[in-house]
Amino acid sequence: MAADILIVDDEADIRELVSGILDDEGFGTRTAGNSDEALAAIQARRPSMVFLDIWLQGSKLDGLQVLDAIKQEHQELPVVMISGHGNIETAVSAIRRGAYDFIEKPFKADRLVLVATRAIETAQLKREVKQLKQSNPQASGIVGRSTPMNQLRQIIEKVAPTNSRIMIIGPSGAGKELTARTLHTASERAQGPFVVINAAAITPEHMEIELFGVEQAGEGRRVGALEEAHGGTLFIDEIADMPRETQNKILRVLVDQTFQRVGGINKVNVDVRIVSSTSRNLEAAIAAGQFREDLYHRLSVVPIRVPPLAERREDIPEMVEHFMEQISNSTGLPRRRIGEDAMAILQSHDWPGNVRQLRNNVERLMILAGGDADAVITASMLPQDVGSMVPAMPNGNGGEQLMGLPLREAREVFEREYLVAQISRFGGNISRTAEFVGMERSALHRKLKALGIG
Ligand SMILES: Nc1ncnc2c1ncn2[C@@H]1O[C@H](COP(=O)(O)OP(=O)(O)OP(=O)(O)O)[C@@H](O)[C@H]1O
Repeated sequence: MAADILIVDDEADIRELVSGILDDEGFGTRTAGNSDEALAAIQARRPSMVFLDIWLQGSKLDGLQVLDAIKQEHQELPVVMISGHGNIETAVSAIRRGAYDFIEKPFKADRLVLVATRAIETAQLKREVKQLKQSNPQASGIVGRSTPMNQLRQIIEKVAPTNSRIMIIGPSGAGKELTARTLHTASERAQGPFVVINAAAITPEHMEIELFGVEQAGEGRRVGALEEAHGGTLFIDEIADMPRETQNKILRVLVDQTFQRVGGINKVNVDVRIVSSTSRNLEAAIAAGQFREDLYHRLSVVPIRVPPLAERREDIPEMVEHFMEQISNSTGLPRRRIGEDAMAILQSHDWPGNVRQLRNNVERLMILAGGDADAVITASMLPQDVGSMVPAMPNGNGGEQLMGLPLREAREVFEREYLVAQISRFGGNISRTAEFVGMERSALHRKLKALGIG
């Protein structure tokens, strides 16, 4: 994505010179000849950075006043002052008022390009640091070598560069946001912002302000998520919860890539890739009249499914290792070794809260395990709800039903659950299951047949 640079100078020659140099370097440019035009251009769409003449002769506001107006609304927008010889002091005071840097006329093309590149890079780094602070520190990559995870990585690789809209479908905590982030990072928009808006967490009354921003007398102006995401990706989490009214407006944005801020009259032009997600069945929401079918088709050009953790249990040991390392790095807690019995239980649990729940449990284990850091974590140290209760069923359910059966039947129920869980844990591989449970492969086959499995 080309950056969008606004050049503000009263001298047409300078405007042309600066934009010509920057255009040649692949930047996108817009120009303004006075303060009104400059503020209108920023108002039309927030640029990536601004080159601003200090004097700005014949304008309502001089350069420093324009700088103040910009900084009031767009704290993070880098502004580089263009200063004439002899007003270096003013340029220095501009830096104190929030300008990123200044260039002195006459300037060399190299210096101009260098300053622009640095200003944009710095703004991008600031944004990334902010995002890292906001987001989970673990959003660094998709872990897992199971078939579903390999397929997920393949599809991400394929669709990331295409710019098409993606709908990510999967239960809560399964990794939908991580998938969206990975998509963004692998796309040509990776240098642009990745903005998240959660439709389930915002009240319907606030939804439009969050999405489109606002410009109302009294309320001031605020940039919304769509504008924030210009040149990058907007991830709309739990899209099914978006109010009907907002759905209509989003549809219009998708059709003509422009929108109006709440209370505003001007059109804002944006270039944003929208990735949305849902944990609900959108077809049912459409059938119930809660979700617009035409919007669904526009948003879901490529649907991607992120399966529940229970469908990829063989990834659990690698995930546990990964989370332990992350948690250890961020908290200083020592990494622990998980015994085979504890891992078996972790792998056979159903994990209704998916990867997030697994991670939380790893963290809890590391905090509560106590004792000797070299001691192995055993099944009895697992939290009760993960199935350390005896006699528990390998699928994580309580063992109450076993208690109501005579031994022979209870053993059968247990064997069935145990073997189903072990087979699933080894990704359906009977040889590995047989080896682990300590049976001959043929004996295991006979046993499975007798129990009616497979
Ligand atoms: N395959 C994976 N490898 C490593 N970490 C993962 C993986 N999947 C999910 N996670 C981690 O699990 C947590 C939950 O994932 P994420 O927030 O992406 O889920 P989600 O589906 O968007 O959840 P929700 O629907 O509740 O918003 C995050 O900390 C994420 O980094």
